[in-house]
Amino acid sequence: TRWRGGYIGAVTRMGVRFRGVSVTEAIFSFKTSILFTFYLFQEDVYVATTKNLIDGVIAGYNATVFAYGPTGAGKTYTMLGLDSEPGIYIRTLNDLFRAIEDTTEDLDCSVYMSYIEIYNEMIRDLLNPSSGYLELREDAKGEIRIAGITEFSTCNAKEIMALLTKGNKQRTQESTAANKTSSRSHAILQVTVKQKSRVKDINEEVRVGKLFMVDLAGTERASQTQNRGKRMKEGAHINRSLLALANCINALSEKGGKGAQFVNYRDSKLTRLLKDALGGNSRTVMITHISPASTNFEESRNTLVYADKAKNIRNKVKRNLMNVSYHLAQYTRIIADLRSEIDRLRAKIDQQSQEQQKGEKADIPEIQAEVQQYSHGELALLQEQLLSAFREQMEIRRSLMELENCNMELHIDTSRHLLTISDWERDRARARRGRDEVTGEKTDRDKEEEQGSGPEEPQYVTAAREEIGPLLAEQRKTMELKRKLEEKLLNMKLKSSKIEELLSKCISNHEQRDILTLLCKVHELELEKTEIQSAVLCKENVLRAKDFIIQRHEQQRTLCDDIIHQQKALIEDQGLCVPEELQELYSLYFCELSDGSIDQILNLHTFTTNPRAVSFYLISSFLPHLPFPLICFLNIHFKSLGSVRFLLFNCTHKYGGVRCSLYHFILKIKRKSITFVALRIHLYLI
Ligand SMILES: Nc1ncnc2c1ncn2[C@@H]1O[C@H](COP(=O)(O)OP(=O)(O)OP(=O)(O)O)[C@@H](O)[C@H]1O
Repeated sequence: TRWRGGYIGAVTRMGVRFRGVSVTEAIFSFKTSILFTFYLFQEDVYVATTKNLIDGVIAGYNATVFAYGPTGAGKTYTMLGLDSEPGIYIRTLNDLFRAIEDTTEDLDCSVYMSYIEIYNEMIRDLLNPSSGYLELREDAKGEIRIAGITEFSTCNAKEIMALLTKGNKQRTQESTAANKTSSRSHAILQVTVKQKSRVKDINEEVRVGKLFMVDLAGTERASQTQNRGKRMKEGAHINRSLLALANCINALSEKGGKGAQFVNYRDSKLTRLLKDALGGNSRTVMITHISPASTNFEESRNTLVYADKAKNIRNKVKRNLMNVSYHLAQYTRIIADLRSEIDRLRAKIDQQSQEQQKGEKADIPEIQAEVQQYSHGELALLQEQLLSAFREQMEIRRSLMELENCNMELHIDTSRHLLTISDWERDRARARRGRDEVTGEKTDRDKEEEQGSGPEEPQYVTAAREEIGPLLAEQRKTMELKRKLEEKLLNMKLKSSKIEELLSKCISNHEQRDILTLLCKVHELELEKTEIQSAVLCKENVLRAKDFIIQRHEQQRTLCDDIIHQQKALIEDQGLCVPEELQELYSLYFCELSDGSIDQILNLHTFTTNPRAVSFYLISSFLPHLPFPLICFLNIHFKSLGSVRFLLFNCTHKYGGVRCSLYHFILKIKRKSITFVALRIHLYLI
């Protein structure tokens, strides 16, 4: 994804010339993306730059919009705007909430907002100014986070607007000679949209889309702003961070060309925070502002140079999907682990029973001595500790599974890149050998290639080489995390056995047996749950494989259709005589095509994962076109009872007159996070 951008300036009424060049000419000497003029409405600027990022954010992509340019050129006006002409912030938030409301997917959605400013290289929370200056931290995944930042979770646009207004009041603005309301800081508004399936199961999909909207402070020349003292110091900080930003843009724009440039994000907090937006996983729009005044010619030119370079930056966007696709082998391991634990607990319970039987034969004073003075409260506490230790173990086991999955994905990505490189190298070597065979000797080109100065490597190969390093680093990181988790799991197991030991010393055999039985039950339930998840996964895999086969067949069928049509046309054109048998086959083929029954069967398969689509399909297309009595069985797993009702209501309601019976067997297992509804529909249409 290339960066997109627009230039804003009052070029239409400019006739000013500087060093023989007019501002208009200067702008058009760059490959302009979109050019806006001073007189353009805020809505137009918003639509052309930002509006189409919203769907992406909802789908789980990151996006960034930032306003760049010299002081007084209109950045704050574009981003924040006026009450009568609101800017990008408000328009985006409005549309974002509207889009969330309109979404038909069965997802729980939450929106979080944070708003900060970077003033004199210090980070201030504009929504919670009393929290003082905040620090930047790098988390285990290498992502930059602001420690202690306030993230407001809101569910309506009005609330978020109120927060925005509150934050804006806190922003540092001062009057300078260049701008009466000059922003002395960079302001970053971050909106995170998090969506997850309403029903928790192993296919639970969590989408996280982040949108950054940045109003940068403007580059300033002391002579122009006539700043002194505090204002001058602010200006120096602003210029320094903007220089760091410009350096990053420089390095990133050259990265796509020859040799990988080092991109130094660490030079300022601004670039560290915008690392992803600048050269990572984000769809980025840069809105460049320039001033029409001839006195600002040099700044306008510089600004345009950076904007032009920025257009060469290519970011790699990927959807932030956390699809919990557990592996069967991992389930098997957990199941085996739980089974052995259950066996151990059962053996212990048997041993307790035997000891109790022996004890019953013993004297009553001995039994009394065995039972320690343990109060009910303390006993319950120990019991709770034991259970929570077990729960924690299960959490760690699941985290380990996720890490393993993540590691596998990284491994696959690395292999893919290695394959790209080796493919290219093999093709290059083959081409060289081909040339050698033709000429019988080494050409200058071959010699150059051998010395490493041959034809330029394609960009995708260079990109693959660059990706391998970070991927390996990431793999090392996940391995380290895994090691720590395994250590933690071991410690948890030790902790549990210590509690068990303590229990056996403190309480009677009878009570011990009760607790062990309870523990056993918990393990059994967990085992059952894991087995169900594993079975569902198995089924999913089979379905996915079938989908793939169907897709391949579908492609093959399209190809065959094409061939048949072309052959038929050829036969007709040439007036060839067709054998009777073939003619019959043609009739059968065209008859199936015209009644659409094959498409219906294919569609039926595709739709079975989406209840709303099933019902829509049944209502709108399938039923009225049925040419013959049909009994149709659909086995569908629905994510909620609501969707089942939706389907039943629509089918029975709309087709009350048709003999259409729906039998449904609803099986609802609600144990912790598993809820699934199985529905069987029998349609009898005569
Ligand atoms: N397109 C426009 N239409 C009307 N007024 C504008 C427009 N662009 C800018 N202005 C006005 O020009 C003045 C300076 O604009 P603004 O404060 O947005 O500049 P800036 O680039 O953010 O400056 P700084 O970097 O110093 O913060 C403001 O009073 C603003 O309202």
